[in-house]
Amino acid sequence: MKNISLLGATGSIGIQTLDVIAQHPELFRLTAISFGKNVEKGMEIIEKFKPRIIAVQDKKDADDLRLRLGDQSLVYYGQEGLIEAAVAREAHILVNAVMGSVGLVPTINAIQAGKDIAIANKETLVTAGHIIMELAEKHNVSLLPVDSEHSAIFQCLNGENAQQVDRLILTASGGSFRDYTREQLADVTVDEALNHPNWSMGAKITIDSATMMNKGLEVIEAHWLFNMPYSKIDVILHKESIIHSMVEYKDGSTLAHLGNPDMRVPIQYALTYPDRLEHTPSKRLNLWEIGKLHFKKMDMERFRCLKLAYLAGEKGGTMTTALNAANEAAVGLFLERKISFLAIEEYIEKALEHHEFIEQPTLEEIQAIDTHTRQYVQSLLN
Ligand SMILES: NC(=O)C1=CN([C@@H]2O[C@H](COP(=O)(O)OP(=O)(O)OC[C@H]3O[C@@H](n4cnc5c(N)ncnc54)[C@H](OP(=O)(O)O)[C@@H]3O)[C@@H](O)[C@H]2O)C=CC1
Ligand SMILES: CC(=O)[C@@H](O)[C@H](O)COP(=O)(O)O
Ligand SMILES: [Mn+2]
Repeated sequence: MKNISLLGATGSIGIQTLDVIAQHPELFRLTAISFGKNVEKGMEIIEKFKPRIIAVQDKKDADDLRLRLGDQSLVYYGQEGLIEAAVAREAHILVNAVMGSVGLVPTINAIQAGKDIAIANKETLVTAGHIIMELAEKHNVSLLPVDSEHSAIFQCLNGENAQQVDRLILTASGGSFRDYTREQLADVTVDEALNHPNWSMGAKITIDSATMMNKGLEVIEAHWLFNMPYSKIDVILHKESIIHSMVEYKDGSTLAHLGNPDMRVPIQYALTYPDRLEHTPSKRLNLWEIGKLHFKKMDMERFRCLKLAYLAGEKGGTMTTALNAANEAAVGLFLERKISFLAIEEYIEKALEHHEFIEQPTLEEIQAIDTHTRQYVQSLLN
């Protein structure tokens, strides 16, 4: 039996993780969950899975839940709550599916408590990859990728030494505005941006996908997870999202991972690695049904957020912290309909110019820069 702590249980990855858990009750038990503000969905999960530990975002919701649940569960809130859920004593693995850099501190605590981490929460690696990778090595815990591209690369690498690899090739769908010119992007709406062609995901990552920042964050995530220099990480446009990513070896062989878009597959693999389990609900891939797969060279001027992410990644240090915080803040403003779609990249660019760089930041410095950058982006509104 594998005991699982799940951060972000009410979200897109969270719900799909619960589906995987529910399909294999003889193998998985949900021991702790966190969610933000969706108490109604949270209560459905609590009634079905009866986790011992529950963490919510706000104190008021925690007080209400304590009254409703009595002795059934321990209820916490805020960052302390996320940490309590992440380090639940009986948990073997933490699935981190929370959105944003709020996932950083609970991940650090879980690693220090010796928990393996199934990581969907890419912002944690983008904001503080050096801290996470060092700690994971020190505490001998596994970081198992959930993100579809990274799960694909992990499987194509199959334990091979990085020395054998010439290139990681991440595929990008192009997002909601794949075929738009930059001129056409000027007037796009939030609802249009939220309409991803291939994946049903949370709002923030769907916008990231439309700006191509998602791929930028994924390049940085790949740099940390697979210890690869940026010069060996490429992105190619592939509108069908059937090839999830590829690894090109030094002998010229390229290995690809294919499948219909279904996040339950990489989630399950992270939970069962190195074994594989039946996964019946997924539609199997029939290439003859699809007929053709398409590929296009990435255009860094059209998708400027990807260029910004490469530049930030190459610079390293707190540059990726600032990139991530500025992006979270700017996407938040776009979702609140306070800025235009193209202002997202404009605000990020300004925040990176304004940023005071630190090469080897401590956790405290990262947290300070995260807060300061968000404030700076807010101040651009006035
Ligand atoms: N969705 C996908 O297919 C994929 C997602 N990812 C990554 O996985 C992560 C989660 O994405 P996704 O599931 O789409 O996101 P969602 O927005 O669907 O879900 C986010 C979850 O985090 C909770 N949450 C958000 N903010 C806070 C906070 N401040 N404190 C506590 N809890 C919070 C939400 O709670 P509530 O809703 O209750 O407020 C929800 O449970 C992201 O890092 C994303 O990039 C990676 C690959 C694919
Ligand atoms: C499902 C998943 O892993 C997402 O990160 C997905 O990759 C988004 O697709 P694009 O960023 O390629 O549009
Ligand atoms: Mn992805």
